Amino acid sequence: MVKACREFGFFKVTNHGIPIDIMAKLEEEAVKFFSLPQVEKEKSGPSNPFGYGNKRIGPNGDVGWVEYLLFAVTSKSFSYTAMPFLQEPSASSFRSALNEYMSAVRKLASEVLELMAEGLKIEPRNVFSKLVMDEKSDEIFRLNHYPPCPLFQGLNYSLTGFGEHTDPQIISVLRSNNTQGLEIALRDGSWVSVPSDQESFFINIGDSLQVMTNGRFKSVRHRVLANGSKSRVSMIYFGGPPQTERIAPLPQLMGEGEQSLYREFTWEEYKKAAYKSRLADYRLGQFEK
Ligand SMILES: C=C1C[C@]23C[C@@]1(O)CC[C@H]2[C@@]12CC[C@H](O)[C@@](C)(C(=O)O1)[C@H]2[C@@H]3C(=O)O
Ligand SMILES: O=C(O)CCC(=O)C(=O)O
Ligand SMILES: [Fe+2]
Repeated sequence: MVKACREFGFFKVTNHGIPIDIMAKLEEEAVKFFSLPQVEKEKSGPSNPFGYGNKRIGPNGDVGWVEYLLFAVTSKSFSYTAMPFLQEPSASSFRSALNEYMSAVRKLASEVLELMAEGLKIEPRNVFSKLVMDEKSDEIFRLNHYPPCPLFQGLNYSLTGFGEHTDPQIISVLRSNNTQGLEIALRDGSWVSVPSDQESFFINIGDSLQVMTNGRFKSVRHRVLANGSKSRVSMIYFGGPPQTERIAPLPQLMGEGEQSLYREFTWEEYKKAAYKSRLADYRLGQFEK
């Protein structure tokens, strides 16, 4: 795992013990929502940043062939302020699918982060996981839908669904249906397509974990291509630390005389800077020494 985090910032988790039923239930609810008439979906939009978004990603002009629901999670509970339909009694099955999935995936993120600490031979074992498990941790959840692009129907073409970027948080846990499209960039800048696997989870190292490991772990650049034939549905958990948390290399990891590659900042500062940036920007650049 440590080797994958150093080399790619990305790996797949199998045999995780999370019943496929939990993923399937949430996928079913997501598909039901994205199949609603456009006017219905738009009652939960435009996303700012939370709620229903269509083609526009973030506040700075990025676009992609994607529609999505972006959820705020405060004190470990979903906030449905931006999504009136989810406050209705009729949405109870959607809400329980979200809660069940979120609890399972948060636990998985925490276990994976503990294995990373163990692999790096640092103590305490929960040095990373305690940040996402903290009552005040800053978590986000996202359901993405990449519909087949009608212009490309029957053709072997693809278009940008979600443009290249790194995730700003500590860790992201991604699960998709059986439609490919996710690509990751290798260290030499080449793009590799990730075969879809609806029973597994994919882990992305985020910018904050790159900083906490003083660049040992790499936050992975990734993107999604949409196509003309199959729709892709993905669900992503983004585990961030509490707003006030200082993001800096862990002293117990630093070698003798090793200097931090980054100047000091809090998660709140980094998030603010991220939301001022374009998707593809190298956001850590302005925090490098
Ligand atoms: C263009 C943007 C969308 C984004 C906020 C940002 O200004 C830059 C980071 C983007 C990203 C990527 C990972 C997650 O999908 C996300 C929710 C996040 O925290 O950072 C998105 C943001 C978004 O879609 O609002
Ligand atoms: O939808 C996907 O498969 C990945 C999307 C993504 O990278 C993101 O939402 O940050
Ligand atoms: Fe991402």
